[in-house]
Amino acid sequence: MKFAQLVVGPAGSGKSTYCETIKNHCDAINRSVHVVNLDPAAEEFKYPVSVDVRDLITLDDVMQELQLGPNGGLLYCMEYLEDNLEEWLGAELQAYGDDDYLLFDCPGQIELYSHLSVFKTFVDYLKRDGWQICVIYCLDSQFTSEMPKFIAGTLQALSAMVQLELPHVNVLTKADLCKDKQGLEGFRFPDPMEMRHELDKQTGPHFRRLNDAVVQLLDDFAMVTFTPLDVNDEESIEELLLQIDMAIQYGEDQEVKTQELGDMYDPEGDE
Ligand SMILES: Nc1nc2c(ncn2[C@@H]2O[C@H](COP(=O)(O)OP(=O)(O)OP(=O)(O)O)[C@@H](O)[C@H]2O)c(=O)[nH]1
Ligand SMILES: [Mg+2]
Repeated sequence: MKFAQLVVGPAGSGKSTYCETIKNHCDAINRSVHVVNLDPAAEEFKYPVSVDVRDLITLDDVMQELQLGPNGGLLYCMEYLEDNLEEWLGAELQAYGDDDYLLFDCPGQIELYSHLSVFKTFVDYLKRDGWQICVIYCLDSQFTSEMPKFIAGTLQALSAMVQLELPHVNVLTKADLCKDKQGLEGFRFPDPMEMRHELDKQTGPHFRRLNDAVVQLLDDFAMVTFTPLDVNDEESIEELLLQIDMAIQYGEDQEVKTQELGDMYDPEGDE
């Protein structure tokens, strides 16, 4: 079995820093992890890049040659990657086999994870190729400072979850910048009643029914759980990595882990 984390989330949410953090942590504990850059617009990295989409195509070249803006250019790059999945990425990934563990550092355009086909195609390809994948959805902790903002971020995470149909871990990044550490902990299992109350306080009365419906939706999907990550705190990194390892059944004690994953979330379950 081969293992991978697909690190996604809005622009600037801390995806590349997350990859750097996990890579450094794993190096320190002698655990082998490789990072794949899937962002054709990336400029520099603070971690060694094992496979780089910029060897296939770069945003700069596309913008120059096709006279496209940054967003159109990025979408062109990703469609180009989609068309060359087997030929290019497949060949690059040949170097990895049993028990290898990859982190895919992805671009920050959220439409890639909600309604465009490239990541769906990519994920289906990886699954067929024998990879166990977990989506890591990075959301800036600052999103928790206002409930409407948090809900918007959560709905984006939900659309990625529905589109990609994979084990999914939401991460509140940049916890070191957050003054209210205790408050952040409260987002691990937010109380739907409290979310609705906060939303109602910050929106006009004519939003009540919508607020109700949105919170109900999030509650039904049982996925409004967020794990804070403080990159300066080894314990925080360790705990998050363990949660992800359990979600993709990485490790020796497979039986116990399957049991715990089943308890967490079953996308094909009845509820
Ligand atoms: N203090 C602090 N800053 C962070 C953390 N994570 C990211 N940042 C900062 O936030 C900015 C964006 O971080 P990146 O890791 O590049 O975010 P990204 O999601 O990869 O961004 P794009 O690839 O452009 O979408 C940078 O200035 C980082 O230094 C964190 O955990 N703590
Ligand atoms: Mg990045």
